[in-house]
Amino acid sequence: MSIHLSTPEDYKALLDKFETWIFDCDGVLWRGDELIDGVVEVLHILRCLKKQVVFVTNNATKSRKSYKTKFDQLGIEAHVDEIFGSAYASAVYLSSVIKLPKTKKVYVIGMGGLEEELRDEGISYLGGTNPADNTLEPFSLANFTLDPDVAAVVCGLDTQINYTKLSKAFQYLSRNPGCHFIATNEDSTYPSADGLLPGAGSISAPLRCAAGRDPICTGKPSNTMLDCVKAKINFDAERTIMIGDRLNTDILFGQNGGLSTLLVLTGITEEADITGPYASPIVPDFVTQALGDFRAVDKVKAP
Ligand SMILES: C[C@H](OP(=O)(O)O)C(=O)O
Ligand SMILES: [Mg+2]
Repeated sequence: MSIHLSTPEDYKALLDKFETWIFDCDGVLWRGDELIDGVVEVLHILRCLKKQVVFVTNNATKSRKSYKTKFDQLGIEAHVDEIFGSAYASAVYLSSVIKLPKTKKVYVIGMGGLEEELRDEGISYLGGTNPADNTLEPFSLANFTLDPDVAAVVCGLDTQINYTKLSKAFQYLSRNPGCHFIATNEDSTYPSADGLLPGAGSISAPLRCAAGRDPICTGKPSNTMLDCVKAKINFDAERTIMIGDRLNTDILFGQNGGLSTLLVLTGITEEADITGPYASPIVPDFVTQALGDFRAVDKVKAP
């Protein structure tokens, strides 16, 4: 059963209990490019209390460096080595887990941030933002030549998705059974400033269907993402809390990693998803409406 935070003392108790605060981004800190109320103040409180702060996002459209720019533009203090995105997790998975040979390439369905993380890990790629792939011209298999060096297909959120990219990725997956199939994340939707839009999971779905197989997911809730964090940051799981807006990624990610979990209702999950007859089996430890609620600690009466 979740504990619904409500009094200033409730919020103060969590601040006292946890040393490391891992934040999801979309739906917790912002929706699209719109900052959520109270986020800057609460993160400032955590910084003043010398808490360890980490950001973990499934959004693969941006690299860690370009996320740093977004944090700066929104006035949120963040350092590149505190930011972990699923684009970074996918690049590390290819380089350090699969140990993709440098002679091999990746076919990318995704955007600039994913390409940047692959480049930073020394991984060659095709597709992605290449103009030849970003076309609405009919795809002709007769004019397509398979690149024999492509050993993996990586699929992330791609707002320029088209039939050519799906067809090329399908060729690599279907004509080479050994070709790795990696999804940066499987979020079915993501919360833009004006409402829900299809997420990365809805971009890889046609490939799953056509290729008849499921990808390895490197983003939340997979442990690959937490392994990337652990490789860079030391923290005590007992004193760490994961704050997210989606049950089947953020909260499950925290539970898989042995962390405490706090659900906020400013993104994907609604009250009806956690109470009543159709409540999800994924039950967060704590629930609050918004991260900004932690401003209530200012009202805690001195002992
Ligand atoms: C929703 C997700 O981002 P996150 O909530 O993990 O920051 C995504 O953009 O697919
Ligand atoms: Mg989110």
